[in-house]
Amino acid sequence: MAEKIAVIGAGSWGTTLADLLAKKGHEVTLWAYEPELVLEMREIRENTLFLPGIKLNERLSFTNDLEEAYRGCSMVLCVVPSQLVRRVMTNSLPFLPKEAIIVSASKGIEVDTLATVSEIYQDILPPEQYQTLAALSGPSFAREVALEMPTAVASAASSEAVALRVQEAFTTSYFRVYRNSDVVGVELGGAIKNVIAIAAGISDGLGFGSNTRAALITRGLAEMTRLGLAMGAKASTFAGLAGMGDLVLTCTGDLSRNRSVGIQIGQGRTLSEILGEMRMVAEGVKTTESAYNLAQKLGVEMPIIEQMYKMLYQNKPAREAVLELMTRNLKAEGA
Ligand SMILES: NC(=O)C1=CN([C@@H]2O[C@H](COP(=O)(O)OP(=O)(O)OC[C@H]3O[C@@H](n4cnc5c(N)ncnc54)[C@H](O)[C@@H]3O)[C@@H](O)[C@H]2O)C=CC1
Ligand SMILES: O=C(CO)COP(=O)(O)O
Repeated sequence: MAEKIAVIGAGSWGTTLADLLAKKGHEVTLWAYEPELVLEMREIRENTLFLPGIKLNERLSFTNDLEEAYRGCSMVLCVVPSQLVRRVMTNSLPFLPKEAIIVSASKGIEVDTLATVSEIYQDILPPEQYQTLAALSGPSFAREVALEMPTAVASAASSEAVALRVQEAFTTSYFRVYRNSDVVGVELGGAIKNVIAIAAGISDGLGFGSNTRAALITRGLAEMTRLGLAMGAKASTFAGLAGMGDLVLTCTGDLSRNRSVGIQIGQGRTLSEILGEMRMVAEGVKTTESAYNLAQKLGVEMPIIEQMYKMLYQNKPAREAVLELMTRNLKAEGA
């Protein structure tokens, strides 16, 4: 069934997914925060700021006006950085059709409230509309999807009917969507992997090798699973696309912005220097702070997250953090 879809956020992922949905035959309007980006995309059908070199589908419409984006839509895909979801969706409320289902593709945890993205929606949306929320996450670099390279992701919703509708709306011959009912697990996988990807980048930047990266991926997975179980997620979700899948991609892939921030930190640059040069978002930087505070609040042991917090927010030298991780009390695996 063809949907009328409002895509909110014209960063690299929003633009890529809007293009995919338009190519599939849906009627899609892409909302961009930057008015100049709307003019550019209308004129040359390219987003040179966030997705350069990709020609956008002729059927795609662009706007800077939220009211216009939402007019008559049956589905909303919100893809703004997680720290902006509350603001953008609160501004959206007067225009949001009550029957539209909402798909969230942002990956992070809100710093001020420690809310997952779905908890932000729970705060904002009327209860009936919140029941239709789906989270889309998994190993998916925007550029590779835009180039139609085979990709598999997970879409989680508490309602099976919503999960099926999202699966049907997004699946193409190169983009395969798996259903999942574990919303919190799928969201936490996508949020925490960004912090571990910065850690993996730091390890690379320090000149460490494959052993260190594999250790970070595996122990990072143990940490995200522990947090997830404390928050009611299923362990199996973390072995899936939104957990292990995205963790491996982001800790090893050269396209990862989070990993690239880590590499530069490992090479000795400061976080403020690195972020000052970036227009795109590296969600893991803020999620380091929120994940650390969430772990403290819930009493969950997350030693990599803790050392990441000390490096990013308390200027702890990276080599000291590594030494501390390596010389903790000895433990049994799985404990
Ligand atoms: N790029 C990717 O490969 C993937 C990204 N994601 C997630 O998608 C979300 C969005 O990331 P990207 O599309 O990569 O963004 P991006 O890093 O390419 O672009 C930044 C985005 O932030 C928006 N923005 C900046 N200031 C704003 C404001 N005041 N109000 C509203 N919007 C503002 C920009 O318009 C732009 O859409 C993030 O949570 C990210 O983790 C998820 C999967 C893949
Ligand atoms: O979430 C992503 C891929 O699944 C994108 O990762 P980065 O934000 O690190 O580029």
